[in-house]
Amino acid sequence: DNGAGVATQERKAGSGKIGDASGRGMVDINPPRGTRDFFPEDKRLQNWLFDEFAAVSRLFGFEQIDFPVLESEELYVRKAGEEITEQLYNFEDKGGRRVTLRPELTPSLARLALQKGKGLALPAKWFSIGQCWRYERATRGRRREHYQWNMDVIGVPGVEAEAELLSAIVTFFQRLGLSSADVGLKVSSRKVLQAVLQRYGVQEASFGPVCVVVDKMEKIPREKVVEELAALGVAAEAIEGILQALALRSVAELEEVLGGETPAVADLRRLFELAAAYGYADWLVFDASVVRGLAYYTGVVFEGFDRAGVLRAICGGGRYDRLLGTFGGEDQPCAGFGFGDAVVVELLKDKGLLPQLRHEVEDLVMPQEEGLRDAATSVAQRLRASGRRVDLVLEAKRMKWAFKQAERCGAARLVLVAPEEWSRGAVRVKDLASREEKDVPLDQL
Ligand SMILES: OCc1cccc(Br)n1
Repeated sequence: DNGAGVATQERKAGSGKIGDASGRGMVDINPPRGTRDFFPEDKRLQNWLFDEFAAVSRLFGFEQIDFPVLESEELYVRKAGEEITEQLYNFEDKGGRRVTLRPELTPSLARLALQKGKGLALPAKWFSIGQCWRYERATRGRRREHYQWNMDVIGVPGVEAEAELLSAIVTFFQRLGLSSADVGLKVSSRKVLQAVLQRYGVQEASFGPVCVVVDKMEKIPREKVVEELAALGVAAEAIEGILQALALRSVAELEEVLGGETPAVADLRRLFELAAAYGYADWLVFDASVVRGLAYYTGVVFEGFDRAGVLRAICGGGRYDRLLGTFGGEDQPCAGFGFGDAVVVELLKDKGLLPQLRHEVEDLVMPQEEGLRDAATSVAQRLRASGRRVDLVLEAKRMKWAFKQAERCGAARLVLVAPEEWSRGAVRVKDLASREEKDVPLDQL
């Protein structure tokens, strides 16, 4: 799975090499390992998806930000054993700086918030769409890049921020034709784990690394999880307590075990109330085993999943109230999510919900003879000035070719600049749907 838009047929890795006139040797025409090319049909799908990302972000009053794909490596040195920081696409640049292709967007957002400092009007509601990278060992043959949509709220300590972000995700799914029967959102809070670790006296510094290990629960054998928790210095009874907490099946059970006034319980109760007010409660599923794999989450965490249970997580996010502080700045309460461009496309394909996106123009313009090329260019410009997309034929072609090209570019009309009509200030226009053909004066085009 090269993860490209489904319009992309699997391109055989083949040699993909072409001869090189200078005899320099062969040039590999395939994209670098783990990366994708987007041919027009692929890019139409990607643009459609990104336009939906941006449309939902704007519907919720979020503003777009952006930042370099290249970042200082220090932004991602978190020593919590996260896969994402162990697979940095990092290198030393020619100035001796340790840099990396970003593996995620949130630390860059944190940089921008810290640059603004007290000048940042709160709450800030920002969104971004950008390519993220990882260096997977070639053996696993997985993708090394994907595009992520992020929405983040800075400066709101209450779960109202998470409720708004979840509503944006639900709105996105609904716009694409997906319902709560197709996808759901698992919700929990890391404050559950925090309460358990405090109960067993596990030191604060282990919180991030413990979460990273627990996040692997569904992916590696339970014994391995126990082993890795023990290796972090977590006592056996604390490990037991953690595993029991992760198995709790409702907020009510959580309340029984942790007590009603526990922050985790209060947060989740309020979140489910808000979900009902928004009208998306049927999309939410409490799942205590959800912790997500990023070390910096501190509260509510959530992830989108396909109810058929076939695909990997569609999106994920949560509260991260300490990230800005870890960069040496003043902390701000933050919550956000990341939404990748690959899994959702696989889901849409499975559900038959991929849009049919064709290359289209309004007009194909062609001079009937080369002596009328200048005239044809003025006709094309007139049509473009009126907002019509024009494919102008750039070489001497026969009508047979023109009709074929009109099909390829999805033209609605073929506009022929011919001598007799042109002498009367008109052009010949063929409506390619009705096949009707007529002379049209220039000022009525
Ligand atoms: O979400 C993990 C991740 C990060 C960067 C690139 C890719 Br593909 N996947």
